[in-house]
Parts: sequence; C-alpha cells; structure tokens
Amino acid sequence: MESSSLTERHRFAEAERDALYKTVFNRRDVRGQFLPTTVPDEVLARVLYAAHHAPSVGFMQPWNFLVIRSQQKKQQVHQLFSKANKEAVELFDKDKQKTYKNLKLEGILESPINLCITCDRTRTGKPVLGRTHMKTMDLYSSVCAVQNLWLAARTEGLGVGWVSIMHEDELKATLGIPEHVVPIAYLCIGYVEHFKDKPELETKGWLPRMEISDLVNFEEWEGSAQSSDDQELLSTLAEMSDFPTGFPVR
Ligand SMILES: Cc1cc2c(cc1C)N(C[C@H](O)[C@H](O)[C@H](O)COP(=O)(O)O)c1[nH]c(=O)[nH]c(=O)c1N2
Repeated sequence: MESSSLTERHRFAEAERDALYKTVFNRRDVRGQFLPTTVPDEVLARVLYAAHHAPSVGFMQPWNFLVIRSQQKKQQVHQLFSKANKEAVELFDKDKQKTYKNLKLEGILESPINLCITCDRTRTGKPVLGRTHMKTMDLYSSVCAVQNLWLAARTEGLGVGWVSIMHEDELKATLGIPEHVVPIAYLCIGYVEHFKDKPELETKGWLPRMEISDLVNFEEWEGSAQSSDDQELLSTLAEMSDFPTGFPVR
C-alpha cells in the first residue's frame, strides 16, 4: 500500500476533524454566564458517558460522578469556596490582589448542575498495571475523564467551570467522600448566555497564553532543535500562534 493511502486511511473527514479542533479551541472555563435552564438528562447522560470513555491506567476506570442538584448542597460547597478564596487572595503579591478580587472564580450557585468527579485509588486492588511505579497515574486518569466531559459538554452548548479553591478535606466531608477516594474536580455545569473567545485570566490581565514554540524541546530538557525536521516543527508552531484565536478553525 502506498504511504499516502496509509496516512489517509484512518483519518477522519475534514469536517469531522474541524469539529474536533473547533471544540478544543472553543472550550472555555465558565464561571459567570450560566442560565438557569434545566439540562435534560439525556444530554447529561451523553457527557457523562463520554467521560466514562476516557483512558485510564490499567483500564482502572477510577472515577465516580457525584451529581449535585440541590441548592442546599451547593450552598454548603459555596461556603467552602468563600472561606478558601479569602485565604487565597492573601497569598498573592499586593499588586495582583486587586486583579484577583475582580475575578469570578466559580459559578456554584448559578449553575443548575454541580458535578464532582473523583478517583477511587483502590478501585481494582493492588497492583495496578501501569501504576506500579508512577503512583499518581490513577489521579491523572480521572483528569482525563474531566477533559472528555468538558469537551463533550462544549459540543452540547454546555458551559463547564472547574472550582478548586477549597480545602480537599472539607469538600470530602461535605460530600461524604470516603478516605480512599480523592475529589479530582468540582465542576459547575449548565447552559450559558455566551462563551468567551479567550480565557478570562488572559483578557483580565492575569497571565498571557505562552508561545507553544517556547515550550517544545528536543531529545532532553531544554534541548534545542537538532534537525531540519525539528526546525520545521518549531516554525510551524510559531505560525499557528499568529492566529488570534490560537487556530484558524472557528
Ligand atoms: C485543575 C484545574 C483547576 C482549576 C481550573 C482549571 C484546571 C485545569 N480553573 C480554570 C482555569 O482558570 C482555566 O482553565 C484557564 O484560565 C484557561 O481558561 P480556559 O479553560 O481555556 O477558558 C479554575 N477556574 C476558576 O475560576 N476557579 C478555579 O478554582 C479553577 N480551578
């Protein structure tokens, strides 16, 4: 078989690829524009099912999905956020504190669904294939589930906001999460008035997006380009950064 047909064989059609990249580049962390509109259960089921098809170390599938709809439970979690957020602001330099205070960093009460994605570190017993040496791999597996859900939600027109400004032990106590289970992501989910074009932390001057070509190295840490292929890759990446939205697919 010719090499060109080999490379084409498994590639998705252009429109399908565009749809995936569009999803990636238009996904946003949403905190502020939630609508109270109910999320139909079949939509929620689809994004949860997408999360459940994430990769996991040793096929451990360490995740659980805690769906929170009651305003009472949301209030309790919101209190955890408020307390931790007051502590958090003090940790930044004085000049950054003003910007910090102007950021909305959660949408716990306004979003119709809160979701806690967890990692059960004992899910398939010991040892776990692939976690024998790098012990945090189960945690990363649950993060993969979060990302699957986040992307699937974007295609459904659902906003997702990740809230991590709270004490882990307090969140566990509030949600009744047992000792051996780690809360990975507390997410606020719902339909939104609009999706922003860029991260709010970028537009509000917290931090800029870095140049990807500054983050790619070769053969070893801080290794510079070795070959013309390496150079080519770097210049292609540098050109991509020229697009205002990060990519030409809109
Ligand atoms: C592990 C983790 C934890 C958090 C976040 C993300 C991730 C990956 N983010 C969202 C984060 O600020 C956001 O992803 C970046 O600013 C980039 O913006 P977009 O996600 O591209 O819109 C986030 N945002 C926020 O307002 N409050 C928070 O507590 C957190 N926590």
